[in-house]
Amino acid sequence: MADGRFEMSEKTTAELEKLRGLIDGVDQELLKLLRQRLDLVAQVGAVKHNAGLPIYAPQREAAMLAKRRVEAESLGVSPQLIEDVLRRLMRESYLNEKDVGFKQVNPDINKVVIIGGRGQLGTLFAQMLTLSGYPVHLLDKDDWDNADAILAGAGLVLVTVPIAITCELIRSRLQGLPKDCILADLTSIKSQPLQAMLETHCGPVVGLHPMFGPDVGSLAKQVVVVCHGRQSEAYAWLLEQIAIWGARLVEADAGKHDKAMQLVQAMRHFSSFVYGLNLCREQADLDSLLQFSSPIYRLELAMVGRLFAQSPELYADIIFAQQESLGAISDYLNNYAGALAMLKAGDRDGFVRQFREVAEWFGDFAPQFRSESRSMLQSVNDMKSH
Ligand SMILES: C=C(O[C@@H]1C=C(C(=O)O)C=C[C@H]1O)C(=O)O
Repeated sequence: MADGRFEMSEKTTAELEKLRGLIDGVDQELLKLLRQRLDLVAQVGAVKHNAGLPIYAPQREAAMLAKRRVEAESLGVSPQLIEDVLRRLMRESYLNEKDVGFKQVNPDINKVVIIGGRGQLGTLFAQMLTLSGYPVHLLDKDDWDNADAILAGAGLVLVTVPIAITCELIRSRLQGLPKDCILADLTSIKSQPLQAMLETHCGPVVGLHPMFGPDVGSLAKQVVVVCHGRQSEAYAWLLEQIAIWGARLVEADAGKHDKAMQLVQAMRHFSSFVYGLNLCREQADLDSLLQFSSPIYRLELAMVGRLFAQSPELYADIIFAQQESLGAISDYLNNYAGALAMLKAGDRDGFVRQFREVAEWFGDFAPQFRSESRSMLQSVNDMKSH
């Protein structure tokens, strides 16, 4: 009998079959235990839901992981193994949480209107708010004839339309909102939309930037940036609601946030775009690149490739959002050109010197990123089927 390309004796085959039978038995036991664990977590979920608590309990997780790691060591199991397994299981708990819904922090809100509610992020927020018991109404491109009726009596208006039209839409369409209505936006830049909201509406105003795409299965551990506008006590419930969904709120000054986005979004996405453009122009054979890929290259290709599975308009909006991003992108080009000149000049020592300089600047982050990426790379490798 052959196992793949290897020939085996009958004795080996028999021994393997016996052991594999035992392993199958253990895996089936594991499966039953997983079922049991999922059921218990679902019960915890129900208790928390009734008590209005978020399912995601970081302290309990940290304490549990620490204990299991110690127990693993004493059993001769690698602590990282049990941590990986438990983290994966906990992710499953967050996903299942949607089935029970979430506590409604403010039951007095009679109407939430999501402008751009049929877009991807709008759909996600509509879903989360609906799961939390809020009456959600959508106001999309084709609904403006009914806008007055839809907006009447709204307690929260959430703007999530393309960046390029956000400010103009706020200024031209949202003048007559009820005084106590909260006006919030989800745009990925914050200064201008916040200013437009403050100028147009005299009630509570807050700028939000969810730092994730619409394809996240759950908001647990995701980050939402909060830029305060006006009357923060009036929208405190909304922030609490988002925290109950599991997200971490990070308060930021709008200008500082926008500056960070020039690097985090505009420059980053633009260089991914150019990376893809270059592969395309070079007519790279992606199949064989993948065949030859190391895990980090595969991860990088995934990061770049996933861009092109999404909407060009969305990325154009993000990249073109701020005039100032041109500075960050031009600096990148200059640094690239400088490094290329060094390469052309054969200045190996110069390269090593600069490498050290950058490493020093990264400081403790460099080893932190190395160990974070190690487990990501291992998962990437696990995903391969051959
Ligand atoms: C099950 C709980 O809820 C969540 C899920 C956990 C898990 O799957 O072990 C642990 C902590 C919480 O994030 C709990 O609080 O015990």
